[in-house]
Amino acid sequence: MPLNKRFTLTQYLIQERRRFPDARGDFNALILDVALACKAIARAVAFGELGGMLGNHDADAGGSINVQGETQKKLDVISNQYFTRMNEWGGHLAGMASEEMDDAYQIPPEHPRGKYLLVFDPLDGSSNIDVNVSVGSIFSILRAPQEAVESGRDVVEADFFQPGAEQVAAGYALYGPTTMLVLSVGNGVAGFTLDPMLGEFMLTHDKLQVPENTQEFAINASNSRFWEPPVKRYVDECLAGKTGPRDKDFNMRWIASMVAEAHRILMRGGVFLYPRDSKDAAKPGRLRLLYEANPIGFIMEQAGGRASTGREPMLGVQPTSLHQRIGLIFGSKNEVERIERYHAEPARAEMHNPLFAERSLFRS
Ligand SMILES: O=P(O)(O)OC[C@H]1O[C@](O)(COP(=O)(O)O)[C@@H](O)[C@@H]1O
Ligand SMILES: [Mg+2]
Ligand SMILES: [Mg+2]
Repeated sequence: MPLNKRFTLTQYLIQERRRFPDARGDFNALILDVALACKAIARAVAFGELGGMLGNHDADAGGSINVQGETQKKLDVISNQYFTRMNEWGGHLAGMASEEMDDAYQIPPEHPRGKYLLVFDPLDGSSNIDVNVSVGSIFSILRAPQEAVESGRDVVEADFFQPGAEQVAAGYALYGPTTMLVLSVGNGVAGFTLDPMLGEFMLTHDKLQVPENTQEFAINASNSRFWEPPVKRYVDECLAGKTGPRDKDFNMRWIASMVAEAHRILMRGGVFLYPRDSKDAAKPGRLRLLYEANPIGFIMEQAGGRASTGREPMLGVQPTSLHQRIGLIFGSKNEVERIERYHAEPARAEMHNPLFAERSLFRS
């Protein structure tokens, strides 16, 4: 294989931080710790059954359920441990929060505390682990409140309740045919491919941009009877293709690993919907605001795409709980804006052309 000199993740970070002459290096060190956790998870994922990595978490044969009420996979638990262990000692963090931990995670007293908060979904797409389909990790970095940093107090949940626009950085790792790290430090989006021989993330995709238009959508259609009228209208129009008001045919995908869908959309455009629905009154959406919707929303917006609840920009939502769920729509800008317009015109959506409704696959 020809040796192709490229920027490593470290070199990229050093160059980015030159924009902040006062930076002390904590931020770069934190991102490198996160990247190390992702490399460790990539190895664990790659060993699969050979490493005894498949199946549900044992917890002394009783299994275990996370705060979401979901059965934890072995790899959910292992990935969470990699994230906490790689990041708790560096002195960059005031605390962490994760999909797999009920409460905020305190930096152990033997380690120094820092000024950032790390929030993560250690393994996204868990249902795909056992069938060898791409999974990933998603992370978001926030600033800890000044007073918490100065006093060195334990973090509390409310410290994490910051709108997505406040994120200092966000990204994801994708454990697919290649392992990639996609990162935004607030200055566009860059993609790094893990060189398995060197063990380094190399810059392979600089200044990523989501195409503004698309003919590809992703939604779990088995939930169609629970969708709200604007979502039904949008999907019906996509399905009608050339014969409907959109006047063009659409393609559909559903991987059930949001991180993999986000990556596809970043590479070639598209729109992803896991909208608010009426399936379970206690859950106003499937995905989680702090460690799924916000970081992916940040990446999308930094790449010229858009992320929304359908009713408001995702990055403007004020969080109220650590594991809050929310309807999430993201991807190609013009398509997300169209879906937002449909939400803003409920009356029209209800009216739904009757002839068209006759042909609707997903009519309620
Ligand atoms: O099974 P469904 O309802 O299609 O849900 C799939 C969604 O659930 C998720 O797997 C949720 O993430 P976790 O695996 O981290 O719980 C998303 O990645 C994916 O989009
Ligand atoms: Mg997830
Ligand atoms: Mg997860």
